[in-house]
Amino acid sequence: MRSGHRCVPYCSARRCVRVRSSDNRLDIPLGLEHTGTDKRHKRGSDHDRASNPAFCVITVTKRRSPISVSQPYSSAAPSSGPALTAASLLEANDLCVFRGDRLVLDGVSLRLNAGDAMLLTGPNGAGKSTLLRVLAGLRKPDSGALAWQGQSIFDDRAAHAERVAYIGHQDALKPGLTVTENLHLFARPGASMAEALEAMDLLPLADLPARLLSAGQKRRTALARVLLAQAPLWLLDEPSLGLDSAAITLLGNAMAAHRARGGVLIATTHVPLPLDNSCALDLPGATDPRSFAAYEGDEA
Ligand SMILES: Nc1ncnc2c1ncn2[C@@H]1O[C@H](COP(=O)(O)OP(=O)(O)OP(=O)(O)O)[C@@H](O)[C@H]1O
Repeated sequence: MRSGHRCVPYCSARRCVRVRSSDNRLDIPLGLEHTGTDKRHKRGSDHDRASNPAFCVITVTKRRSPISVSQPYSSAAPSSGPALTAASLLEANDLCVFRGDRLVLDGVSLRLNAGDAMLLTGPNGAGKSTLLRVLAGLRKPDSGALAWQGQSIFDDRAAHAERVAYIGHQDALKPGLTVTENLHLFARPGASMAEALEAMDLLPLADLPARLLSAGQKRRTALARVLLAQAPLWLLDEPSLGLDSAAITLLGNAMAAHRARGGVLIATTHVPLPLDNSCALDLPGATDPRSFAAYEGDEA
């Protein structure tokens, strides 16, 4: 049975997450403000930053003291710029998330501007999907702040849902509906069904019930749904799952077009994705063996 209180590790083991950018376009693309008791390890060393400005080291330290909930992010000054052009569209600060009794995300921070892309990597169970769900507003972090253009997303979750296009591991299609009917459920005003179908090479399959699609065809349909959402923030959990090489090229084109329009995207992946000028956040895997009890009581 899960204990009633969050079990905070007292281990002082330090885990490092390396963050890199393939070019210098991002100004400190990602960072981690460690707010635990050990202040010595904050972002990268001076040497790291001086020797390579596009590369910083962020440090994740297991905490020795209980995590306190941060001040609401909305206290920051809201951006007055137009949507998709203001700096730091998406900003996460010191996010911590427990799954069961395990601290899966410990002090993750990131900052993405219009046109930026981030690859989220790490071993199975590292917390990539968990982080995406938090960024999508589907799960509240146990502590930390998350803001869009300086405004906490938790001030207005409905507004955040409007700006997010999220796909998880499941394609979540209604099997009895055709491809087009499935897509209509998510199309926002102004979105072009024909363009979305064409972008994912779905025109020949448009009238086929989803239950007859192959795994890769279902994934392409789920990606077309992302296009139709007309959302500035794409959160893609292993978007290339099941795709053949032609479809991966289409995915690359779609992601590039989204960024060219000023959109932001974060994708988890275990394989290389066609994504130029992206930064990467490599989450460390778990090192602590757990009993089954540590998983209980957390089904979100
Ligand atoms: N419903 C749940 N209840 C408790 N723990 C969970 C639950 N779902 C996931 N976890 C745990 O949370 C941790 C992070 O899972 P998550 O799915 O975020 O990892 P991931 O990095 O996306 O993994 P993968 O590469 O396999 O997709 C794992 O250790 C997992 O055991």
